[in-house]
Amino acid sequence: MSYIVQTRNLTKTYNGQDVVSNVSMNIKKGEIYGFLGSNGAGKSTIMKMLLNLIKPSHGEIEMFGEPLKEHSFTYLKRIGSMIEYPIFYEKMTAWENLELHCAYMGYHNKQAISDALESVGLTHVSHKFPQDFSLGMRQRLCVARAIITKPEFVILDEPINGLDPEGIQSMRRLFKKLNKEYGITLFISSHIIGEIEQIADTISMIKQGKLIEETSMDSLKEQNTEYIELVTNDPKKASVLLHDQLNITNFKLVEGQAIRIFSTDVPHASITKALILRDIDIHSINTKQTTLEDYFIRKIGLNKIDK
Ligand SMILES: Nc1ncnc2c1ncn2[C@@H]1O[C@H](COP(=O)(O)OP(=O)(O)OP(=O)(O)O)[C@@H](O)[C@H]1O
Repeated sequence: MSYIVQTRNLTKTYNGQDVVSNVSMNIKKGEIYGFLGSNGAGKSTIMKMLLNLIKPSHGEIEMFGEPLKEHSFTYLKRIGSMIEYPIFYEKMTAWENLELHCAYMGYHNKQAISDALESVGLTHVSHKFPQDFSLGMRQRLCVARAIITKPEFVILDEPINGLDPEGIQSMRRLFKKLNKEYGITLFISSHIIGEIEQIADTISMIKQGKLIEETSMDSLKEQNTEYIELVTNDPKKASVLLHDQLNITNFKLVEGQAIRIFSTDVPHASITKALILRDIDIHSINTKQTTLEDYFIRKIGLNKIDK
């Protein structure tokens, strides 16, 4: 397995407090890695450490298989990034900002400027100044700058902030295209579950500076099971009956109230009939599904927004 990024026990301490604490993460070459966490969880701090903008307090970082040192900078040519607020030369046009970026990067390709502007939907305003752009337009220009040189690795911190629903859709399409057609590895942070869920191959979650999960999207999806939820006046008696009379074994009692039965092929009618015959009152019986959103909310208390 080839990795673009590996960190080991990465820690950043400010004023005696760990804002990033012992984070060990692994970003594989060729994947879209989604990085979920609430505001202030430590996402930007980690991204800045990967870009050598700030120094870790402890721990190690490997970028492209090489240990990152205080004076490592050449690897930055292989990366496009957008961290926190988009900053531009406000008195230069959008086109000129991108042209200047290409010059810095030693990338001389005028066609790439038109292509990048087109891919983020800013061709019609290429002659305008960023100071006259909305937040969403600035975000788009910033993404254009991050991808213009078709780097091997792109780091995007909350890239859909300020975008309208249409902008969000087209950004998602762009990320998938960059990944599939150009083989670019993407590291995208967000506090919006839906944004990550739809595009990530691997997902990790950070809470108060600690990485609490790093797993493939496929294995997460497998955990989203259907179940029958049964609420009665006597859950204990109902449990015994399910087990002894209906031979159902894969169920559990949730919060002492509801019973979750993890075999949805049992007809509701046979459950209700058996319970009624034993004088158990049924308050409700429904087939439900756990979603990724439920899972994340349970894990880190994320907001339910923008599916
Ligand atoms: N230079 C600094 N000095 C002191 N504390 C800092 C500094 N930079 C960040 N922090 C603190 O570190 C914590 C993590 O901040 P960070 O910006 O990494 O979070 P985040 O997950 O990116 O949040 P957001 O989604 O709001 O951008 C926050 O509590 C923040 O106040």
